[in-house]
Amino acid sequence: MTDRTIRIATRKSALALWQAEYVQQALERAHPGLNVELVPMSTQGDRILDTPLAKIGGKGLFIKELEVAMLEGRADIAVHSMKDVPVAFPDEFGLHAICEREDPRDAFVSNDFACLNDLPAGSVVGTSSLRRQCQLKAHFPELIVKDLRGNVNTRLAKLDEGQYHAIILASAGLIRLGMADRIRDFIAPEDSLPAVGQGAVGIECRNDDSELIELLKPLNHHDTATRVRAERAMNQRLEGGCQVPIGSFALLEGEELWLRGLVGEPDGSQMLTAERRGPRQQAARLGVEVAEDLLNQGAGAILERLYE
Ligand SMILES: NCc1[nH]cc(CCC(=O)O)c1CC(=O)O
Repeated sequence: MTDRTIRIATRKSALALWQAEYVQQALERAHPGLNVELVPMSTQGDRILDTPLAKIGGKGLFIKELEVAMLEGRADIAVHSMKDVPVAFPDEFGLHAICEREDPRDAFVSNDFACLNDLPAGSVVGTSSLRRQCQLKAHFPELIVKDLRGNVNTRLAKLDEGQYHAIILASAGLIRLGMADRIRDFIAPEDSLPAVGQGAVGIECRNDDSELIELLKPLNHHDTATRVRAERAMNQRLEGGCQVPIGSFALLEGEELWLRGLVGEPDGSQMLTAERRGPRQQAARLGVEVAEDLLNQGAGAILERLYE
């Protein structure tokens, strides 16, 4: 078994490479003697940088080419930020390990201000996520939200050039890239409910590769997997597609799982929230219940308007 080489298909962004190397090291630690190599590739999502993601096909763009590489036998596994993995999954593939979650909160990054509350009216805040935009506009209507694309380094450069007074990024990305010192404030989930799976790294491979699936098992972090299962079940019930203002965030308190969900209008004019607590064994059911609560409040109409 250990004379096999495991090839990890990865995007070439700094964060993707960090995550792929993290999985490479974890696999080598779990299976001494196993050889693990990276296969870096650029995807359509990485190449088209000048168009808002929602307009060009959304999250799936970052993943399809990695799956093609696995189908063609050029790679064995793909490593993803769980946040970027659509809930609808091709039949040939499965997520066979979810690694321990990094800080899931959104980060407030600014050179001049300490937190959202300190921003004067009219300040320009950069984010490309409709989820962050919706919550910012709902909680801080006096701020101006401006689109912000690119990988983490590009976004920070745009802030430093003065195009924004502050930007919102995922804490996890900054921490993993050694830039935790750029985080001025961790935004509380009450102010910015994180995205489904934010901060968690997942490992995808073909469902017919049972030897590989066995090798991935020690990399699975059960608490993280449980939380992400609840969050993704909510998204699936909502049929939450690529770029929609949906937040979903689960916490474990002992054996009890606490799931909060949010669906809103991108302009912040509506923001629906729901939450449930229950035993961790019912993670998926909690997700469905929170989704149905949101649908009963009118989430369906909001989402349908967005998909039009
Ligand atoms: N949407 C892009 C993306 N996908 C994953 C991360 C890093 C954090 C994570 O692993 O969830 C980011 C950057 C960001 O949102 O600021």
